[in-house]
Amino acid sequence: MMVVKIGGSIQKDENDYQLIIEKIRKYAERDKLILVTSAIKGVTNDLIQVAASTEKSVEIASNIYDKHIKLLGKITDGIEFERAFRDISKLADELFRVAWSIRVLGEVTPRTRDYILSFGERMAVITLSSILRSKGIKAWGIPEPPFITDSNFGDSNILIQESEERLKKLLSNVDYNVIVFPGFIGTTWDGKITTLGRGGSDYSATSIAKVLGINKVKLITEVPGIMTGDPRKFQNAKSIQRLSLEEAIELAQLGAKRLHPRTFDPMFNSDITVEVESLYEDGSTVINGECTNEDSVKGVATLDQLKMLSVESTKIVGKIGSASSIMAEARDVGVNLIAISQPASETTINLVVDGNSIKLLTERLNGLKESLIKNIHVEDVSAISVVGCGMRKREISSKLMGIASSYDPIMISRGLSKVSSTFIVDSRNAEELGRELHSEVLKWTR
Ligand SMILES: Nc1ncnc2c1ncn2[C@@H]1O[C@H](COP(=O)(O)OP(=O)(O)O)[C@@H](O)[C@H]1O
Ligand SMILES: N[C@@H](CC(=O)OP(=O)(O)O)C(=O)O
Repeated sequence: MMVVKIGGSIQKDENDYQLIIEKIRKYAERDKLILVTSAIKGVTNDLIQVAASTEKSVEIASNIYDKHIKLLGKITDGIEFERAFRDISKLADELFRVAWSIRVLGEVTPRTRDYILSFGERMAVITLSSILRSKGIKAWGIPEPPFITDSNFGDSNILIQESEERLKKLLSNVDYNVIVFPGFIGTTWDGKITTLGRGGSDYSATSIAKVLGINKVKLITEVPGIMTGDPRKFQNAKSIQRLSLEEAIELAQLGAKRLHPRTFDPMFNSDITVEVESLYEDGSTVINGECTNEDSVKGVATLDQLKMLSVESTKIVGKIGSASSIMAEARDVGVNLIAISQPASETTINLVVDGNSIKLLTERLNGLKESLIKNIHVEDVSAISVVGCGMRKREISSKLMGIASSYDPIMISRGLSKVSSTFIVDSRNAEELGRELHSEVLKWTR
């Protein structure tokens, strides 16, 4: 058996579905397939707008409905079209009702937001399975959320063991070669729909493999695998042929290929191999195993639009617990700390956070000005990371560190098993440093 995830980026139009049909037909000749689908391109972003509850919400919901029906009308016909039309219309009706009620109430809870976002993947299951069936592939769609998750709405965690019974029950009595599940969504124990966070279908695919003991996962997307850098930023970016699990985890965490950060977690203590490949061209990345001696550096990833908040004070010097008091403020307002540093003099603590969180955190820390903090500075920064097992080798890491040092990095830190180094720099230097590091990485890539 094989799990195949069909990304939203490759579900735009009839041409895309034509290629998907060919690929799935080819794979289905060899294996029984579990497909995991994302919402069709742009739909999750549209649903986010529906959930924003503006006067356009209902109109956007209606466009989402049209998009699916038009697509089905172009590719399917007869009974397949009628059945999919009926099922999509039923879901759309439910979506319109929620869109109306949040307009009336003027409030959207995290739970309602997840419920709204789930319509993208649920509609995609109906659309994709119907398209495959209409082209003679014995496919069956199961739009129900396949997992039990915790109740951290918007960023929930899949509970692998608890999901086994649910998945097996959904699959029992389904005698089809190709089964289509929605990515990105789950439910809590008591049936409330949750979402896993942006890019969550990748995480769904590896989790289904883990739960069902399947060792082959393919993530089909628009680019030929995970690349040495974001192809929109680096025109000379190349596909990375192989990544160890640690390297893949670091890259996902740093946003490469917009992978969900927990995509590769289910691969721990398993024999799962993941392959990321393109729908349109040759080239792929295989992810499995550990670092080897031959491994070099693999890629560069950039996180932009970050802010660094520097807390300065002599009152924090040698005062046990002062760093934890400052960080507790971030925890209490729900702000994630992306990078942290403190010099040995202990006079400054630097916290790097997402740009959207800075106001909240600064306001909160201003409250400690009398007791603990003297000054607070805020700077625009970026995090540029180099990833690869080769970063453990002195001759490689010294080259890359040398390049970064000429950009006056504010922080340098190493990631999981020392397979990455991150440089926090003034955001004005980010593009140039990224380009230089990427060129150096390409020299080490065969
Ligand atoms: N290192 C990288 N390798 C490949 N793609 C990357 C990388 N960094 C950023 N990207 C971007 O990620 C996009 C693919 O992610 P996404 O649109 O979420 O695909 P999908 O919908 O198939 O999951 C690519 O189009 C590319 O622009
Ligand atoms: N539709 C969700 C989940 C997902 O994984 O999508 P994609 O495969 O297009 O990245 C999102 O946009 O976040």
